Amino acid sequence: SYKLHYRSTISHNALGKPHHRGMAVYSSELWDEIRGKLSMFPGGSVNLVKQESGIAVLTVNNPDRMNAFSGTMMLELQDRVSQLENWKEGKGLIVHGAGGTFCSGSDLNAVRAISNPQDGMKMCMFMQDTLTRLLRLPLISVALVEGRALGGGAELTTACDFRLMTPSSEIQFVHKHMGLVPGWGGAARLVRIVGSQGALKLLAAALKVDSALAERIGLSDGVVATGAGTALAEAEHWLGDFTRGPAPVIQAIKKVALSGRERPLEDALRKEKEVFGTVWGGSANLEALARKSKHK
Ligand SMILES: CC[C@H](C(=O)O)C(=O)SCCNC(=O)CCNC(=O)[C@H](O)C(C)(C)COP(=O)(O)OP(=O)(O)OC[C@H]1O[C@@H](n2cnc3c(N)ncnc32)[C@H](O)[C@@H]1OP(=O)(O)O
Repeated sequence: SYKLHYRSTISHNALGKPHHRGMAVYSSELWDEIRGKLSMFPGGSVNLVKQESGIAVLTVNNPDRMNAFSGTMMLELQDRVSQLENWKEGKGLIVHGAGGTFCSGSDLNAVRAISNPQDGMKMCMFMQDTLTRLLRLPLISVALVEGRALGGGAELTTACDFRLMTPSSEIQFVHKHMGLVPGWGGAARLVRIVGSQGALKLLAAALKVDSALAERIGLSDGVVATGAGTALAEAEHWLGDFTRGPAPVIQAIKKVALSGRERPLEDALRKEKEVFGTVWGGSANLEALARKSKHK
């Protein structure tokens, strides 16, 4: 059955606890069938520009449908994440939507066509896997929310390390109104961002979260000005404070923060030691020692 297949794809350690296979959650052997299904629902695109600054811009581009995710966009997102996993010079990532709005979740036309439980489960696992890999990239990521982030779009914002909003933008987990709960990993990540009480309130009331409320509860990390190109430029400037420095050091910082967020303490300490070993005595470290740096 589908459920048995699902269980057999998660590997377990000697204590029977699940552990991660690389950066993915599920085995990629699962994807052939769902990729075929998703390819039947075309429209829009997911564009990636890797800049020399080490900051990449990922654009969810389907403005005629408020940047809803068609089937082919889900496939493209997975491909873009794979490209970013292999970007050695990368340090930061901005995820935003085309045409002044963020993303209105799944394309409801595709959703209607795959509303049976089997397809729904497969789409859920596919997007959980892709968004988990997005969050686990060794890049410091920020979702720039202009306009609306609804349903799966709200979930996408939680797959970034940070969120920036404009004064009029809104994030809303509308799933309850759709008779659903988040299925792209958004509930699990939201709890880690705003706590379980906060997440319960946002999900159970399907609250429209404006930029002021989002900042108060820790969902947003700042507000940028609206305007064609302005918000993106401000987001790049904001992210630049965190990505200044050599790529190996920035990537190492993301890796230790990520393992602290995701792993039990002893496991995270071991990971920190491993990552520490990659920068200790490295060129940035030796140059800093030679400079006799003072941190006044
Ligand atoms: C796990 C994730 C979850 C799932 O997959 O189960 C989901 O994400 S479910 C999807 C949740 N999202 C929605 O339900 C969005 C519904 N749409 C709206 O609420 C509004 O369209 C809104 C607020 C996004 C924008 O409203 P506004 O008045 O500014 O514009 P329009 O309504 O005229 O929208 C323009 C145009 O876009 C189409 N549209 C918007 N969102 C979607 C969508 N998610 N899927 C397909 N199409 C979408 C809308 O129908 C309009 O097209 P038109 O041909 O003019 O009717």
